[in-house]
Amino acid sequence: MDSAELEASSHGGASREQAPLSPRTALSQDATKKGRVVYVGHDKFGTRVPLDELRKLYLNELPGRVTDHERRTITYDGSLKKYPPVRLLRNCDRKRILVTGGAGFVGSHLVDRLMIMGNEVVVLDNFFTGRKNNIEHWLGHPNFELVRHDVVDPFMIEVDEIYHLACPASPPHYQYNPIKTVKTSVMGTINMLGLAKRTKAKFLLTSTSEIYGDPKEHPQKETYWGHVNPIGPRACYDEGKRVAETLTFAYAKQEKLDVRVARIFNTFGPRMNENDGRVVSNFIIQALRGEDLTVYGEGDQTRSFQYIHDLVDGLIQLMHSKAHEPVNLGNPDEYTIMEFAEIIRDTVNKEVRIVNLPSTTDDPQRRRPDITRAKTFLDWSPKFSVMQGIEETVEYFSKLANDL
Ligand SMILES: O=C(O)[C@H]1O[C@H](OP(=O)(O)OP(=O)(O)OC[C@H]2O[C@@H](n3ccc(=O)[nH]c3=O)[C@H](O)[C@@H]2O)[C@H](O)[C@@H](O)[C@@H]1O
Repeated sequence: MDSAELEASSHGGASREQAPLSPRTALSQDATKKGRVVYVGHDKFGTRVPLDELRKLYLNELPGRVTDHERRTITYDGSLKKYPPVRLLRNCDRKRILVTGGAGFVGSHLVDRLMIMGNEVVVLDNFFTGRKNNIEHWLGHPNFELVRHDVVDPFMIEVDEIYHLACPASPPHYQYNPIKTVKTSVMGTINMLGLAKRTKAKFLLTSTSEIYGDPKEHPQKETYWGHVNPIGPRACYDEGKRVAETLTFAYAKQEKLDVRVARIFNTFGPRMNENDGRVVSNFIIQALRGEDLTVYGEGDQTRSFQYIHDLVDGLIQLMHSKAHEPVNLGNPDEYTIMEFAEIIRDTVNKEVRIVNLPSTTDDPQRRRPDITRAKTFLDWSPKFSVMQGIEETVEYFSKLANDL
């Protein structure tokens, strides 16, 4: 890790997956606030940017926007825009990049970074779970275009790179309309691969750790084939993404497409939808509201949580890499859900109770990425400690608290 990326520290952020510490011990070290990340990105890819620059994009009120919480109105005074600075690139160096699902949680952070790098960015989103708010700071920028479009229908454009993210990702959202979820994964991916074929664009699919199902191998390596119930409530997403991977590699083989596949493990951060339903946002919002934290089942199932800026670094580095096989992107820091609930309670609101609700069907019992491949081929590993990520996310949701 580049020492300049961290404040003076005796231990390095999240690089402790091999350390024989219990999560509790490790967290109390995180809580000392040493080793905090102050820069993200990488000089090699032109993505290096001070964390504070990114924070302005989601923590500050936009100029020219006045929210009256009493009357529940929002007024735009017409002077919304002083755009964040973007890198000046020569025309021949500037890429035109398509981001499907670019108004969503992950997509919007990726868009921020691609814009700051100086690229032209086109966002496709049908706004099922994405929101214009997430990218409104770029609306009207000469390098930016937003198109309301559902990837289930074909789309024509000339682009150099495609980051294909579009798909609801939270279990309540993807289970809301399972047929549509399968269509989005399968037809959406066929359409975007077809576009990549016509334009000879590089193509990156965001797949998921859910393709490993309820894994029998732990931690999960990319070579593991998974353990998925093909007819369970999660199948629309798990199997949809498995077919999306199959399609991606079929196009690579048959049509010689230049493809990348990221298998993303549980990721959290600002701009998660407040009714997203996933565990990090649920617990933080419940704690801020003084409500019980809802643990599904006994809470002994585990997850490994990654902060959003680490994921975005990983996606951009993957696109620039020669890794033509799937690559896990996640933080190997593993917690039981009960431990995680206690962390959020202790950090946000010690008054709230933790309650157990019935467990959900086919909930994976253990999940932790093996990130050897990402380290080897991308020179990537997560820099953010879970605690720093939680603090930033709490700050974000606290600012939204009046609207929640
Ligand atoms: O990130 C991943 O690898 C994938 O996993 C997630 O699914 P899941 O891990 O089940 O994410 P959550 O809904 O956040 O649940 C995590 C754990 O917390 C539990 N949970 C969730 C919410 C809650 O209020 N309480 C609670 O105990 C769930 O039962 C589960 O065991 C999402 O489906 C995907 O976004 C993603 O592709």
